Amino acid sequence: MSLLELDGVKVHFPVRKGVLFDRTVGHVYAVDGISLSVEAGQTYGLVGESGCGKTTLGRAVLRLVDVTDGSVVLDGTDVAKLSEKDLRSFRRRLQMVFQDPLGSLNPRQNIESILSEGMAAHGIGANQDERREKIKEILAKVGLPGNALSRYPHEFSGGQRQRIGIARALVLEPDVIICDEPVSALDVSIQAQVINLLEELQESMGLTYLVIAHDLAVVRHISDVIGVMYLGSLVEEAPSDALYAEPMHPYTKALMSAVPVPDPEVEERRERILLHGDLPSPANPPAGCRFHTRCPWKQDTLCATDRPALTDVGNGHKVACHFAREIHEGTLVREGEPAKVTVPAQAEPADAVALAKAEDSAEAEAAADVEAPEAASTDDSEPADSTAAEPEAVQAEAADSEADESATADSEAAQGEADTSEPAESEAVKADAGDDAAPEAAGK
Ligand SMILES: Nc1ncnc2c1ncn2[C@@H]1O[C@H](COP(=O)(O)OP(=O)(O)OP(=O)(O)O)[C@@H](O)[C@H]1O
Repeated sequence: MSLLELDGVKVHFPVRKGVLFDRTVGHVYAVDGISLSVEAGQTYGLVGESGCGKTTLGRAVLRLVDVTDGSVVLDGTDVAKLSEKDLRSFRRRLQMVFQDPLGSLNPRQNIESILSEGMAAHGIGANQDERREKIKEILAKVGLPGNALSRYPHEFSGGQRQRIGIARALVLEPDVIICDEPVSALDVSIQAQVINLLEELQESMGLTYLVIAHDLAVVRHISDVIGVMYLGSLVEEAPSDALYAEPMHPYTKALMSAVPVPDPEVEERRERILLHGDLPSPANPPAGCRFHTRCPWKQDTLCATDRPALTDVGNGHKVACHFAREIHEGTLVREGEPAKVTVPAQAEPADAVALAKAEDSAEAEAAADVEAPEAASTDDSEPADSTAAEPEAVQAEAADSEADESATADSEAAQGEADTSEPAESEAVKADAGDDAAPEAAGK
């Protein structure tokens, strides 16, 4: 059994209207049936664009919002069924690192006070001296000096404040740490240091993480398994390497295609998949597959009517798409993609032109027999295909360029993510060599 198991978790927020009579007129389907497992000592990365329900899911795991349906089980205990009293002591086992480190730290408390508050509440350490020793130990682990104890949050840099946030979670010795966008509020150069720190702490302390991010590059570096979320549900889940090597869901493919590649030649050839339109409202999600309104592979059957289940297609790679296999095998052509022509491109137009001319000429037979016996012996569809292929390709190109313009907003958004994420990835490697947080802190 996994350490943390979510089964069919739904969080629906009621939409209320009326002044005198408060009535529910609908629901925001923020999380709509998510099942996932996080193994002890591993990291589950949850990615998706803003508004897809990532934070709500994290809050549901901590029972900071009520689950409408489904279960959250930590080490055999259903979190939703705990009484208020049991929940209080249970919360120690599930801790959260927040996106905004400054906003999550009380500016009036010094670091010792911030960190020891939770410890005292949960009965960790017999007295303040013991707690102080433990805090010093944890501060050293997160790369902050012992003298940080008497200082206040505003005296630290953004990266250091996030280290304090991590230390605050660690002093409570949790089973699972939920990191909600742990680096998105930090400078790109600092992001890698914090990700590396999380990784080092996991190795040395055997921690288990659920990392929530909108940025694929952030979770890639740290995750064992990645789940891709779209409009309240998972559309794809796979071991990290498999997901990056072979994304199978159209949404994941589109997200990946927006990530720039550092090699200029590969970057030149890189195929972009542009999504049209905005994320639909979670208060009024589309019927059938939630992604079908933006999917470049949308089909006339199933997509608009049947909601696809997350299905294992082998080796733990799960996809929620009716046509995942066909898309993967390339038998389904994407909207705007040139049709695949299997006949050699060079010979084809020449033969086709010769045959077209020959229609009105007595040379037709001779041309077919002598110059191109093979072309003449093939059926009529071949020249027809070949003449059609050219204009189709041109049209597709034109359509692509139009799409480039019309979907600028989409691509810009996706590229914006990628732009900030790509350096983070490369920095992640650099930052392995050393960490500047401690000197920064010491210097203050
Ligand atoms: N308390 C609430 N009442 C009503 N709707 C809510 C509430 N909390 C969140 N939502 C809605 O649920 C949807 C999912 O929100 P959530 O914050 O979980 O998304 P997210 O993927 O974490 O986005 P972001 O990265 O921008 O925080 C959004 O449409 C949001 O407006």
